[in-house]
Amino acid sequence: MTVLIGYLRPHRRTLLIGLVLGLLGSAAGLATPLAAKEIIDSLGDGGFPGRPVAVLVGLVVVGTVISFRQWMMMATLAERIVYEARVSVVRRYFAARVGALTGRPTGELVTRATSDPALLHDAAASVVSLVTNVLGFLATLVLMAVLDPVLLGSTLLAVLLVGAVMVTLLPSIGRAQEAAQASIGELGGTLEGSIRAIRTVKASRAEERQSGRIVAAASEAFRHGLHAAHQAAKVWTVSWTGIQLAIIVILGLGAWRVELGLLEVSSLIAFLLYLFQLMGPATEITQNLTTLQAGMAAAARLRTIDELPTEDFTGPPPDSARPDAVLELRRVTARYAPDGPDAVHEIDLTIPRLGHTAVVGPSGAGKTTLFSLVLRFVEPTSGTLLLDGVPYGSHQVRSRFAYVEQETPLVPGTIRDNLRFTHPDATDEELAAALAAVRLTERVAALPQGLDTPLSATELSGGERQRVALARAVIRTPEVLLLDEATAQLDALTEQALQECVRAQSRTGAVVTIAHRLSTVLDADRIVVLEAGRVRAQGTHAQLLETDDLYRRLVEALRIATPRPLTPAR
Ligand SMILES: Nc1ncnc2c1ncn2[C@@H]1O[C@H](COP(=O)(O)OP(=O)(O)OP(=O)(O)O)[C@@H](O)[C@H]1O
Repeated sequence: MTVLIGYLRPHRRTLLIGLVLGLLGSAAGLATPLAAKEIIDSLGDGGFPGRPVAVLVGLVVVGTVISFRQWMMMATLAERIVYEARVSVVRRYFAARVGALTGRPTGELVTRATSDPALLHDAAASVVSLVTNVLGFLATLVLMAVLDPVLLGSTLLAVLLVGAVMVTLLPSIGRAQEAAQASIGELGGTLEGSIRAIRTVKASRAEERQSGRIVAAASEAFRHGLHAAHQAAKVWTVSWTGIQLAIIVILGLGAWRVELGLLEVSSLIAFLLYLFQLMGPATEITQNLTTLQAGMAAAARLRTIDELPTEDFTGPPPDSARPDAVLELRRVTARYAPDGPDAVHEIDLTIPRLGHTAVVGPSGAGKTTLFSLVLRFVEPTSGTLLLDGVPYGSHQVRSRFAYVEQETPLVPGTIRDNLRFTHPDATDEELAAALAAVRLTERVAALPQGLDTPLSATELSGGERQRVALARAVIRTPEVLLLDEATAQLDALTEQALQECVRAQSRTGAVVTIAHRLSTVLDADRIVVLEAGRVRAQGTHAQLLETDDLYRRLVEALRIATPRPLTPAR
């Protein structure tokens, strides 16, 4: 509840106005049976009861206008709260540390931004509605007591019965709704992952298995949803029946009391009108409480997003001293889990301002972790990273790097959107130069919409997509180009285009590649060999071939993968 209140607090003024309007609307509603009683009482006097009828019509009109205003206000507020929750989730995602996001299924994160805020919608309106309804309910009871305390006694019995059922069933509705949403989150996670890997799923003939897993989550959601709906149906039925029974009892009891002369007919009618009015708040309170349960569960899940650790955006930018090394790592250690093993251990490494450094090492040696450290996706547990000789911690320095990921390096949108992703103000000339650098000019020109071709619409090959990603990275020569090479085989043209582009970059800036191809190591000015999170050796290809066993074995493996001579290319 406190979490939900957190979302409502900024709107307390609107909520208060909504509450006041709600109470005024209820007051108008409450006065109508009394006006009706007055009309009935004046029936014997002869003539048309003009004044009481006018009062009654006035009350109806005022009540309607107030209720309409209140409805509009609350509906707007509910939409606004959903919008704000979505905005806050989305902003939080992009401010969060990479590890905090990659540790959770993407589909689940998407559910947090799409369906959970929608549940806050009704909960927000329910809070006001609940207060007005409870107050309206109590006020109706008071007025009924004024009319006839005996009849009220039997009404209260029905109210107590309904109350007891609600107290028993409502918590389990909340739990079931929470479980249903959790299953929907799981469904989203598995579905997203499976669609992403749809080729593998089909090639492995795992369609049935995967859809089975997703359907299992869907049926869990169904089961919990059904449970919640059934419980809600019970609550509603009991509330309705309770009130219906009360009406019958009161009608009988009331008629008897009228007979005995203890009650006026007009009071009995007014009392019955109140009883009918009581049904409104009673059922609405039931509805409000069930909606609130769902809203509170959603708010609690949304709160977990607020707890995602964010990146530290503070810290001084590096000053303009320009030592020979653009990047330096001093005894840098990092691990992914606080009590886990070191992913890299006391790495000492210097990246010169110009030239091409290739990083090689067996799987799990820490190559990706090294890039993640440099880009501050991962924070070191000890040691220092220096840019231009100055320790850096701010993400602002990312503007000085360009990074080409190994997998999914393109973002949704057109080719132009992708090329301009890092520099939205890049000119058409710059785009053309970058495309030329990766030898994509003709390919893109041949597309019907050219640069404006949506990437989803084109079947660019894996190699071409890699080249678009590289073109994006070299739009404005970055100081440090970090390139995680694709492990997949590339066609000769792509390989040559990439190689030439990297070579050109290394003449004006630093290029660091995680090398998966023989041509890359042959082309590099220096090579760093990582093993089990440590720098094992550094040197040129020729030096390392002479001195390092592991390097010889790695190169041999690369040579088998890409048959090329073992001589440097330049
Ligand atoms: N997100 C993560 N959570 C926990 N441990 C991780 C994570 N990413 C990497 N590791 C661990 O850190 C170590 C270094 O991994 P890293 O991915 O940096 O190696 P790599 O050299 O890039 O391997 P590969 O060539 O297979 O991509 C490995 O032991 C790996 O299991």
